Amino acid sequence: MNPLIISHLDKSFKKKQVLKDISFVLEGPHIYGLLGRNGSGKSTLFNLINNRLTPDRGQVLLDGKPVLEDDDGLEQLFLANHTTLMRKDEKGKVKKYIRLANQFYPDFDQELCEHLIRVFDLNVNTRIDKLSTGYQTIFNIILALCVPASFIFLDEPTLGLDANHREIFYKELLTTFAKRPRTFIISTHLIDELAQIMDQVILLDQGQIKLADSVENLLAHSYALTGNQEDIEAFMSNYHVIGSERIGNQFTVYIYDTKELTDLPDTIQKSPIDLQRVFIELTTTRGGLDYHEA
Ligand SMILES: Nc1ncnc2c1ncn2[C@@H]1O[C@H](COP(=O)(O)OP(=O)(O)OP(=O)(O)O)[C@@H](O)[C@H]1O
Repeated sequence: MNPLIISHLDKSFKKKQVLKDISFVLEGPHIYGLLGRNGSGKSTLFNLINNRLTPDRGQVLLDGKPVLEDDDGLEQLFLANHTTLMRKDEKGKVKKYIRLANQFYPDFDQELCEHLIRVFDLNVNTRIDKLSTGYQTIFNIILALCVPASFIFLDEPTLGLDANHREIFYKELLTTFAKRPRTFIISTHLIDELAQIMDQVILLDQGQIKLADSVENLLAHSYALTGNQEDIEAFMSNYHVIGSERIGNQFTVYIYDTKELTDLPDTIQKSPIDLQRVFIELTTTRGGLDYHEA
């Protein structure tokens, strides 16, 4: 599978710059999590990559060619989101749109589609504009898992889904990923849940890529140091601190650094942190110690 190269994308709406010089590479097969706070530009980025919006600068390349100028390239990309699939003037039944997807994509996975309709208990005789929010999401998910694209973008695929349906989604995603490896790029705010599924993470912060790494690397290089404030402050200046916290007289700093931690004094305890904590610390501006380069 050739990588999809996102190169120097800029996007402004009127005078407001929403995405600034976005570059990264999507390799396959992987499950990427695109994480970012509200308004950080995730949906805009998905829309630019999938030709639903035009960038002010930059391009998206597959096999060395800009995908927007290449129909074969564009067919390798699929975006499921909440605004584009559900147009207000669409009034047919769910089964009509599934039939259309089947006609449009000769390699549409009809067997998987029928299985997903069953496990999600989607009534295909419901008019598409009458689906509940959760079932609109389910319909989007079903199409996304069944199309034969190589890069599948899911913009908040858990929106409106109850806990049972989210569990079904994660399970079915992993099953189809194992059977037919391809690349999924999933934006979500449910970091703890997606942490069990994704193997790569891209962090978007205020319109810029703050980090792109494997989940394994990110967690291996992130940890908390807890103890006496003076000892910690004397020790941590060599490391990349992403946040700090005081509870009573316990002082904690959060570190994200590829350098090995050496000569840790006995008065300081090191403990692992989870992806959600890394995300919060990397995307919070509280001033003070919060973010300094070693
Ligand atoms: N069509 C548009 N016209 C003007 N501004 C827009 C448009 N689309 C997005 N924006 C602005 O761009 C910024 C990024 O929005 P975007 O929806 O991409 O963020 P997001 O990370 O997906 O947010 P959320 O997590 O809240 O869904 C926001 O400030 C939003 O108001």
